Amino acid sequence: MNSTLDTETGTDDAARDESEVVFEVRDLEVTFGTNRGESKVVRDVDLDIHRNETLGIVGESGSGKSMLSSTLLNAVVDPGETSGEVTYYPPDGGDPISVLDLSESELKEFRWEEVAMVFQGAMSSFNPVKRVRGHFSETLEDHNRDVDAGMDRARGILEDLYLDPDRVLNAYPYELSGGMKQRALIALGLVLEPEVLVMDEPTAALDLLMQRSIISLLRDLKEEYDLTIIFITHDLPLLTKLADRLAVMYAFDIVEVGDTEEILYHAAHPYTRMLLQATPDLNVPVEEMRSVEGNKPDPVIRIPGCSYHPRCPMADESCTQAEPPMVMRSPGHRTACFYHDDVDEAMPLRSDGEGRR
Ligand SMILES: Nc1ncnc2c1ncn2[C@@H]1O[C@H](COP(=O)(O)OP(=O)(O)OP(=O)(O)O)[C@@H](O)[C@H]1O
Repeated sequence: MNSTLDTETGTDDAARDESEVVFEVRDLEVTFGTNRGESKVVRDVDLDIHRNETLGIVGESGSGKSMLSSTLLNAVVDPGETSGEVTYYPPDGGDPISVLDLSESELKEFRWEEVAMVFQGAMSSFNPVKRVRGHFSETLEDHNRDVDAGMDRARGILEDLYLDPDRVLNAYPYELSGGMKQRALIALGLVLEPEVLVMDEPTAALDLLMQRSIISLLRDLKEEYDLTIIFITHDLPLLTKLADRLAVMYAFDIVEVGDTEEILYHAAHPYTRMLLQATPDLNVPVEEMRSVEGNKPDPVIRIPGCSYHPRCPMADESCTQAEPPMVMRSPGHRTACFYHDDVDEAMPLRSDGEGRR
């Protein structure tokens, strides 16, 4: 744990003690061997995730968000290789856990009881021939929990999610609408009372109204169950309604991190500004967003210097030669751009803030 400002990694959690950090990620990399060469899909990521926050991880498709989030559960798919450190700090001062060193049996416990994950496409996460009740009871049994007490808790969570517990528990997955299934899956994720909920595009398949309603339910759930939520999406407008902090990913690394308001009004990385400009009104549906121009990065090709320079309107010679380090813009706000001091002039954000938040 850093006790002073860490200029090497650029983390800024000097003011926080261990009780306020849930995950500490250092020098994290995920690599796949491919027939084109080594594919680095997470590159040298450093990140602290704070207890009881909602952290939004945003970036275009293929930027490494899912890979990063799966390292938090040591769940990168084979044959991916994960290196670096992912340290989990249990509540109440329990011993830190080095997630990448857990055995299979330790991981099984860790994944449901400490950290639960809700993936996109709830449809494929349920066994179609098993009633919803069976999914809950099996999860409780697998983890040696009292099934009656657990089912009572499940009913309470389903009610908190505005679902009729008996109807949902007795249903087969195909009998529920997409929004109901997604909420049932969130309830299943919470039934073992985890500390952290990792949600990877959990609302992607839902209509706008249902997305918004799930976001508002998540805000309530977070308070009621003292959760830390990590929410992954390429839908920046949606994220601004939910996240306390944002981490912006570009080319398999985090290029900017800070409080949501700070990022919305004072984004310091040109890529974040491009994302915000591609979203002129954060109240419009994501389908109406313009996409960021230029080719997406290829994880097999290491671009020299700043990986954003081929698409960056501010890039000059120096950006092609050295990789910009993460630097502190203001307390809690870090960015990796040589020209973060010039970004206001070069790429002004709309000053009225209209449409934001
Ligand atoms: N099983 C795999 N083997 C090798 N490379 C993979 C595998 N799965 C994903 N990748 C690559 O890893 C990179 C990061 O993918 P990842 O799914 O983490 O991106 P993402 O930002 O979550 O995208 P999306 O928003 O589309 O889910 C991409 O280049 C992708 O092609």
